Amino acid sequence: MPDPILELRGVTKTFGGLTAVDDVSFAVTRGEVFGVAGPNGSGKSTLFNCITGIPFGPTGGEIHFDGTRIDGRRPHAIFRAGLSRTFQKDAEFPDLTARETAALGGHYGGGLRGAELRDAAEEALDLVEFDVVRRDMRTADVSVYGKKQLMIASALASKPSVLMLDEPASGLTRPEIAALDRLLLQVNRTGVTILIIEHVLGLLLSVSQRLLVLNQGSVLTEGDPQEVIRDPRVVEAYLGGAAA
Ligand SMILES: Nc1ncnc2c1ncn2[C@@H]1O[C@H](COP(=O)(O)OP(=O)(O)OP(=O)(O)O)[C@@H](O)[C@H]1O
Repeated sequence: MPDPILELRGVTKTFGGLTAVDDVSFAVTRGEVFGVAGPNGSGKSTLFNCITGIPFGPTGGEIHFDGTRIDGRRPHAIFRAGLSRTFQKDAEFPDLTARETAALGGHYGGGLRGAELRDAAEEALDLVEFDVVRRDMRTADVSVYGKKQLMIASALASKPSVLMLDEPASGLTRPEIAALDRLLLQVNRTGVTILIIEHVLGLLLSVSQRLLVLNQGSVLTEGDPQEVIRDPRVVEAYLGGAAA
């Protein structure tokens, strides 16, 4: 029997007259990598925002995390419960060292302090294979791929059970995307459930065990990634018919 760690029931988000997320339901199984795809503006980031409450929760529906209803809870309470995320934008504190950036998530999301926080940050940096000799560098001086590693390390330093990644491959070269692919599977093998939004289809198909496609805020289809991506409705909506 699948063991859902995250379940959405009829989740909806409206902005005035616009329904950005429309009656979305799905369940993520503990331990899997669950991919979310869809054309620009289909509601992917809004869906992540609804789940984490940053900066807003849903206007309708229910979200259950590890057996507890979390919609309507404050963002830091959701973070502390074990649901951690990354954002599309870059590191917010360029003057912090790489170590300090990695520690941010452990502090805010994990409630860790002192030696425990330092250890959690170090462990997360090890897990994302961030070079030991670069850990005292300013975050601003770290490479694009290094900043991605730091963003993921920071999210992992809170020791989450679910890691949500919003387009982690944007701005990366092909070899870096291959490295990210390996890294995500490595993180997943430690027992962390992953939800990933990604426009780089090769990465999404490689890491995801299941794939959900959104179109105009609604679930178009969900299932085995290779089958989903061949669905003519997905080809039409996601690739604009170009691959048909
Ligand atoms: N804060 C907001 N206020 C008003 N409208 C919003 C807000 N956030 C998102 N939207 C609208 O909701 C819809 C879904 O946007 P969203 O960013 O979730 O799509 P997306 O699938 O993540 O797109 P992309 O792939 O380009 O990142 C869009 O029409 C967008 O303009």
